[in-house]
Amino acid sequence: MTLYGIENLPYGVFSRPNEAPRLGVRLGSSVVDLSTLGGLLNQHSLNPLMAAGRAQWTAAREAIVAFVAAAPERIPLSEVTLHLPFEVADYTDFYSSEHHALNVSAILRPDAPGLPEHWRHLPIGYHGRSSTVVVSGTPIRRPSGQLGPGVFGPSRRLDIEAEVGFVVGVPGRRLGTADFEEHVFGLTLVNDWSARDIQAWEYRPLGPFLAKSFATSVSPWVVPLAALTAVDHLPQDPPPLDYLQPAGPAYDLRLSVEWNDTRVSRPPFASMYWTAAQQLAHLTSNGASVRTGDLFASGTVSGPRRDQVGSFLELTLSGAEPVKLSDGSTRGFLEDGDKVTITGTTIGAAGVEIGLGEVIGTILP
Ligand SMILES: O=C(O)/C=C/C(=O)CC(=O)CC(=O)O
Ligand SMILES: [Ca+2]
Ligand SMILES: [Mg+2]
Repeated sequence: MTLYGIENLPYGVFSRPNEAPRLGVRLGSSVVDLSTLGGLLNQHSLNPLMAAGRAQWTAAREAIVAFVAAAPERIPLSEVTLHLPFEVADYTDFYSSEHHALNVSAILRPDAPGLPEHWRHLPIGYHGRSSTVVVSGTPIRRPSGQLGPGVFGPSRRLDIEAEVGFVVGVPGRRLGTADFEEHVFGLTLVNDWSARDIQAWEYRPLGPFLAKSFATSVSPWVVPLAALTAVDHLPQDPPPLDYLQPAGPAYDLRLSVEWNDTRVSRPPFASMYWTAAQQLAHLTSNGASVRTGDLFASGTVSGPRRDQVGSFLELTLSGAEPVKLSDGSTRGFLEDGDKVTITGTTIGAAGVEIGLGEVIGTILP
């Protein structure tokens, strides 16, 4: 059974040789061209549709389902180039996995492990660099930077972070958690590449800067919220302030991380502490605006078990316990030529398993 049947239909932007990019939906291992549907679907990016709001999203999806049911031409994915599906406006990255926060703290701050005092009071985040968000398949050049006092050179501790990104459609400010489904169009898988040696030296007290700004990869597919099923969120203690309540939908997304051809982890999104609705409410709570194309990522998705973590820092305990790949080689951090593939599935709104796309990157020296 396909993960990309008519129940799913994630949106992407594709082109054939010598043709302009256009909108499509994924069907199996093909893409269906939406341009003949006209209007908001005859575009070179998702932004106009995303800006149009939920009534238009629903109408577009109904039109697409009817179109796909009539057996339109299917263009094999092998014949197209996939592009960034939307123009990325601002990019924010949260830190909402308690397991990740505890693991990273123990590794980077063994003198002061544990959650920061404010962690359960607000969804911690930082603003990233939208101009270096790239589509899956774009090679990732190993970053250089300061690695310590007097040392500048290529990162030796290049890592991944498996995350889920939420894409804003309708602009707004001071949004409540209940506004989430009116403003957020859908989700996409994210790899927040991270240079741990640059990070460890630079990050105090302002947080990640050049350690993560060189590249962030996203899946070419945006899964509309309409394709997903909401589940209950985890209990939150202490009770969040009013502006972070009700928590809003959680999603039981099951991620998978492959290092070259070896699956090394299955991060469970249901284990995230803060919901995307709370992240959006917090992000706009001071009067800051969000606009069409804003991307806010969940933070690294790590579950309680070692085979559920979303970074190699955690998987290998910062290289101290290398992981063995299927070709017999071992790894602590990424080597040149390594390829990382993040995929995901969930039980969708129609009650069947659907795919969440994939985000792939290969490391160049
Ligand atoms: O705990 C730290 O100092 C740093 C943590 C991260 O690097 C994580 C970050 O980018 C946010 C996240 O993905 O959860
Ligand atoms: Ca991150
Ligand atoms: Mg990044």
